[in-house]
Amino acid sequence: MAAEACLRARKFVPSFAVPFHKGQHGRVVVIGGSIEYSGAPCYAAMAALRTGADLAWVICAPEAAGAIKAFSPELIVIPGLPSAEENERVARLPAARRDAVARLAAQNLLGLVRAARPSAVVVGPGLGREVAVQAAVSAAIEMLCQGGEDGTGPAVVLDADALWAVACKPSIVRGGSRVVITPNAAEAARIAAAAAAAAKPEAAAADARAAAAAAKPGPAEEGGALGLSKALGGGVTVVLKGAEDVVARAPVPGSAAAKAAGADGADGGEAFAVSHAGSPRRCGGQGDVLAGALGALASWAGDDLPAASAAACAILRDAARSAFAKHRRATVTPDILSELGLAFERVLPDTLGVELERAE
Ligand SMILES: NC(=O)C1=CN([C@@H]2O[C@H](COP(=O)(O)OP(=O)(O)OC[C@H]3O[C@@H](n4cnc5c(N)ncnc54)[C@H](O)[C@@H]3O)[C@@H](O)[C@H]2O)[C@@H](O)CC1
Ligand SMILES: Nc1ncnc2c1ncn2[C@@H]1O[C@H](COP(=O)(O)OP(=O)(O)OP(=O)(O)O)[C@@H](O)[C@H]1O
Repeated sequence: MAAEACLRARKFVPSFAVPFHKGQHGRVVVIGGSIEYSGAPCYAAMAALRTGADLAWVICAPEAAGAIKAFSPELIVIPGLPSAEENERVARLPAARRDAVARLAAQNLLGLVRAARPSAVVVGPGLGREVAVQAAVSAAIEMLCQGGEDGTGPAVVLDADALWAVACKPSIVRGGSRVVITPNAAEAARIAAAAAAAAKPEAAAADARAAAAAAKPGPAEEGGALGLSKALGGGVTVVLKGAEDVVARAPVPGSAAAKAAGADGADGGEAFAVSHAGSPRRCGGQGDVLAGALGALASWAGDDLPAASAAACAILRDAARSAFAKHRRATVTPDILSELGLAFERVLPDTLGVELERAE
């Protein structure tokens, strides 16, 4: 099934045979980066570029902007998230006032996102869990997942600390048909527990947060990636990362896909494992590379986000394996970024569209 999904992905990868202008092969915005974590958004944005997107933005905390700009001149850096000072101020506000401030910050953030005219938005790498940042990003995710006024908004990839926002309020992704979440085992357990708590009659917002905080990786995500997509209301593509990555999308109840599946007596949806050989080394940042590569592929995929996810997982794993073969225990994430181009061609061959002269 993963192989079949990669075949689907080969069909939507844009070719270099046809003339195009800067931006047409993808404009990816990464929302993340804080004083603690400046590497994660760089890895995600560089992965989007190395996968073939033309332009990449990082919208980050003001304190992280200098470090992110210094990482690479390729990145367009906008210090558009709440500052440390703003986080301290908002943390002291009463809850109702905090919500109003969050809505304003989310509108501001979405203004910056829209100005980039993105094909995909990757939210979460290095974002952190400060109260003002989480409140603003949670509200922004909710608006992005609705797909914009005409329903033709960018693809949305939620990773790392954006998944904390989903665990605090699972309903923010409800109805999002062009949304992918990329949890590791711990993040999947939190979201599964929160979604189950939120589904109980008369559940309060705090119940989901408490269930998420208490969740441990293990039995909580036993329903697997398909169960998680279903628990989130269907439509959302889930990439459950691990020794093998599981990609799944449950149909939205009442949709044509759900009715067609129901007629066969099946629950419907799609679920498959990507077990392409990866690296035995688990250096931090591989999840960020996956999220960024997925941002580029999702830009081209239309509705077929399971195919984009399968291709992104296989490419990341292939690149990590190549980097490990060269650098062994010294492998770090920038080594994996350098391998993405050739890994792409091994996973999705014959997608360049132009003949290259062979180097002797
Ligand atoms: N250089 C950087 O700036 C980096 C920043 N990062 C950022 O760090 C922040 C926190 O990310 P974390 O991933 O630590 O999130 P969490 O704080 O939620 O930690 C996840 C935990 O789950 C554990 N885990 C993962 N897979 C597991 C499995 N199969 N079974 C059991 N436990 C498992 C991990 O060891 C980790 O301790 C994010 O903003 C992230 O983007 C990381 O991406 C790493 C690199
Ligand atoms: N045991 C493993 N063997 C091979 N590849 C793995 C293994 N675990 C994870 N991976 C690969 O690494 C990618 C990142 O998964 P990981 O669980 O490290 O995410 P993460 O914790 O979010 O990463 P990070 O915080 O470092 O960005 C996965 O998509 C998967 O392809």
